[in-house]
Amino acid sequence: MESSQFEQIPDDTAERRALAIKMTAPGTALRVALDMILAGHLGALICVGDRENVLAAGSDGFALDVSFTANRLFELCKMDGAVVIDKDLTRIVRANFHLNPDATLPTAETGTRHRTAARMSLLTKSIVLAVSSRRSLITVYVDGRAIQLKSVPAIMTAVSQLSVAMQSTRQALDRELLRLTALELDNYVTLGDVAETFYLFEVLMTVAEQLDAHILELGNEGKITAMQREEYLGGVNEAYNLMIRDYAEDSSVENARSIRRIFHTTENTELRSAQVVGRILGYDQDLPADTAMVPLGLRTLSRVSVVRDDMAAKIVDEYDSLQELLNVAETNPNRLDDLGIENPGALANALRRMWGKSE
Ligand SMILES: Nc1ncnc2c1ncn2[C@@H]1O[C@H](COP(=O)(O)OP(=O)(O)OP(=O)(O)O)[C@@H](O)[C@H]1O
Repeated sequence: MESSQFEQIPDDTAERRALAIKMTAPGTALRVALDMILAGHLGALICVGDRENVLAAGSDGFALDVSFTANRLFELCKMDGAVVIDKDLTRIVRANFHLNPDATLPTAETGTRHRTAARMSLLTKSIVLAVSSRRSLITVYVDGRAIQLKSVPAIMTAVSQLSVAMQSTRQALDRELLRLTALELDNYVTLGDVAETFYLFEVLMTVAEQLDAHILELGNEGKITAMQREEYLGGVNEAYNLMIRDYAEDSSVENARSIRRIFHTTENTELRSAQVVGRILGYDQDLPADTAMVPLGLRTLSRVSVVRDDMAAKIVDEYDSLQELLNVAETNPNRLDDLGIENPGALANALRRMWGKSE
């Protein structure tokens, strides 16, 4: 039974919010009950978890100790008052319960049911659900904050818009990366080109994050969307990290990690500015967009199948830039032998092919 997934009500608010979304996602027994309550034009006030504190904040009602099922919860919500369920959603412990949280706890809600729900979530670690009979809405309260649950069709509308956005951003990024590879091989990259590519990486990450939030809301119904999301992100993480190392002042893995964090917290539109991207990459002066940039070549080398990960770093250490490596591959491929590359001929040919030169 699915209830074993919900063993703990976490202390951390963000984790509790995520758990609240997960336990009320379409397909869960709790959501089935909530949808039955909505369909029956009933209201409800339900507290899940932190049982001791919830029971201490109210009085009266019926003490129960019955196993939790969607039907039972639906039936009990026909009565006035609140229903109390234990933290792992296995037992219903109280029904028709009158809650009496501290009335000075702040809430912007209107209506006694929703004000009580918001206050109970401030007073306790319980996940509190309120179903409005008048407005046909399900609201989840965690730490005083309300989260409105959306219907599957409403979530799917947002999901399909985000999927389209993610697909077109991925296509634009792939085109930009191809263009960048060609520019790198011709030694013709500018800071403006680099900024545009980082901008597209971040737009893709932002859309992926928004899609993630909906996948959580969709529960079991979100599996296909999750698979689609993975597909749109295929290979992107690695290319992003390598590209940062290619162009950062300090190309270490740790520095690339911290640059990526800064890119992520910077407004996406700001990343279209070459100056902003130049500063984040560690360059002192405000460089203009047409500044020539010389990549290490890690990203491009990672696309050559004969180059293993550790070998790409070794090649870059030896040759400093992709351009130098290309010159050697073109004029003196035997020198690649000295690096211990198992198949220097294949590497030289692959680079020549990428460069648009015949073998
Ligand atoms: N303190 C409370 N403890 C338990 N149940 C409560 C409490 N306050 C309200 N309720 C429940 O909510 C029901 C509706 O109350 P009220 O109409 O004032 O709330 P509301 O927020 O306007 O809800 P709705 O949008 O469903 O009308 C009550 O009949 C009762 O069952």
